[in-house]
Amino acid sequence: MLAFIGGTGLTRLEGFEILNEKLVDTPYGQPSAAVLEVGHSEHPQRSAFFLARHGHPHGIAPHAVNYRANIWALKEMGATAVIGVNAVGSVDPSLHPTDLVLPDQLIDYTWGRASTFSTDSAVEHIDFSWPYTASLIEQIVSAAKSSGIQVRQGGVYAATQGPRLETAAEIRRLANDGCTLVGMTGMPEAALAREAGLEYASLCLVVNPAAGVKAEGAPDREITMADIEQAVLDGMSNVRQLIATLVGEQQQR
Ligand SMILES: CSC[C@H]1O[C@H](OP(=O)(O)O)[C@H](O)[C@@H]1O
Ligand code: HPA
Repeated sequence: MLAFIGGTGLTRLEGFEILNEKLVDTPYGQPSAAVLEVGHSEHPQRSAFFLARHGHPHGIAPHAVNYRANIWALKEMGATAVIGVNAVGSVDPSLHPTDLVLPDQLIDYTWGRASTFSTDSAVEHIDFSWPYTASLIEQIVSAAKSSGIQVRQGGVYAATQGPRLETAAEIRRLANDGCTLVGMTGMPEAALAREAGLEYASLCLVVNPAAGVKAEGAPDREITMADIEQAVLDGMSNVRQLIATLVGEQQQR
């Protein structure tokens, strides 16, 4: 069954009915919130799992998220594939707030996070050449087509430590590294999903041009939470619609 991890601006799936709710205890402690099983009136035979990455209400900073507990809890509930929803800044200046992007690569700049299920006595070196599951990306692309929603396929997600936003020089470095998107939660979530044997993809909603990135001729502006909140408000309805379609297009239970 599909699972969605909601991020900034997606702590609940409005329009969905909560069919079941479970606070899962894991060997790594408590996940960010209860795992919800949700259904949509348009697709009564289908359901999916939903977990709010930053808690409900939003209260857990990106560096403090218990990523291991979140992935463990979804796996234990029976999820086989996870779509992480991520608000991101655009490093690529051709991207704009409210654009949806499906990255196919990532670079991890985070540090000090509990980032593996491996232990000293049981180490697993997973292949992570392609961190996102191609077939799951195709499923999202197909759902976007049938919903009439535009998504850009491909991109490199830079996972930074946060919670502060980056300096303009840091973003220039990310651009030189080949990154096109920047966020603070994409890792270790993606790697843990791979270790747990779960398919994983990231659905990114651009909510701001990253520090120092601006459209040609536009004035240099600070990044404000008001602008980000507006982009979340404007863009999240497409994300919800896409999720409803994905739930409907899943294999029958
Ligand atoms: C200024 S918003 C930053 C916040 O939003 C993103 O979270 P998520 O990926 O969970 O949507 C970003 O990573 C930061 O945590
Ligand atoms: O500009 C950003 N940087 C890092 N994370 C983010 N999440 C949303 N916007 C940003």
